Amino acid sequence: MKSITRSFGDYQALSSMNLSIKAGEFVSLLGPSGCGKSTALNCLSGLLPLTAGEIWLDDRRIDTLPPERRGFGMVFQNYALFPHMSAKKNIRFGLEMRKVSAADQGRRVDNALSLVRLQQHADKLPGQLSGGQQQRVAIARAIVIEPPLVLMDEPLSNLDAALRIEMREEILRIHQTLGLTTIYVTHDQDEALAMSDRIVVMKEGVMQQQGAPQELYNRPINLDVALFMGYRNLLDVTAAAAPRAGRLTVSHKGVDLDATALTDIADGPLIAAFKPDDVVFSDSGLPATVDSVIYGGRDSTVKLDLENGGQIHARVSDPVRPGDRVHVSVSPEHLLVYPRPAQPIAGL
Ligand SMILES: Nc1ncnc2c1ncn2[C@@H]1O[C@H](COP(=O)(O)OP(=O)(O)OP(=O)(O)O)[C@@H](O)[C@H]1O
Repeated sequence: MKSITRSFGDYQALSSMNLSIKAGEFVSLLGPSGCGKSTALNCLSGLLPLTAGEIWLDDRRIDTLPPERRGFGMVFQNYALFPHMSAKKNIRFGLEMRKVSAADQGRRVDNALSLVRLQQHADKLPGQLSGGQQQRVAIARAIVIEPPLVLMDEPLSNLDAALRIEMREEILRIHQTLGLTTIYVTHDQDEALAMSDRIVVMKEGVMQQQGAPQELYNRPINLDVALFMGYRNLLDVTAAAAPRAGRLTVSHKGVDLDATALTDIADGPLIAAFKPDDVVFSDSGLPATVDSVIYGGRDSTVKLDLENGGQIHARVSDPVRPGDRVHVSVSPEHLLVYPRPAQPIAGL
């Protein structure tokens, strides 16, 4: 994707996106509702023409081709199956359109049905299948054409929580078995972290950061990406001088905290962000009182009132109860400092 842009009237839903994807990669586009993920996917598939930019597949420019000539497999949130055709016929349809020989059609449909484990249900209509089974038909239909690229737009969001987790594994298994190249749109950070070789985080039509899941999770480049990655604890802090990238000491209401800036930061108000997972109870650190405890089996999510103002969340295995007084600390590499945005932020 070379500087691809898509506008609706004056509104830029996708701004100058540059991205290269290698064969065999599983790449997620991640971001909140309205950030332009589906727009990017629809531009790739050819359902939406570009306002500017180019799309290339290997050495062939494809943004000028209609969707059927790009030949990508698509899987949508609502399955988009033909309701009057059996599972088998839905899967076969793309092969008939491509004039694949009858013998090959039979073999490829049978392979696809067995890959999504639906052989027993081949003759059922979509209405006779569960949501998860319908999505398997949609996946089989997308892969049976042996596409150079599979595009998936929130394929699991209509399924219940347990089935979503199961289908994540199924999709990855199929991706790996067939050596597919997959672009996967989701607003679910856990899903993106669990499935992807690479995650692209978007906001308001602009790509914010791309990288391996560990990179985005541990080193979010700006506060928007950090918030999206679950850095829900925010503290107003100050620094003696404009922070340079690296370790630094910041002050929160008179208490010094060792922290990390991932980039150089200009002078001005700052925020320190950290994940509930990174909070530890210790002998020193910020004094706090336990407000509430939500038991979660291996660990608990604890809401804490900081003694000098503000509330934070911790995920800990320590046995604490509401009213307990504790000290909390966060190791410097997990306490990340960013410029404070001008607009108000929830949680501060
Ligand atoms: N046909 C259209 N006409 C006008 N605006 C549109 C159109 N399609 C999308 N938009 C706008 O473009 C922006 C990006 O939409 P898009 O569907 O790509 O978001 P998204 O990140 O996929 O969101 P969601 O997760 O809710 O599907 C939104 O503000 C949306 O209102």
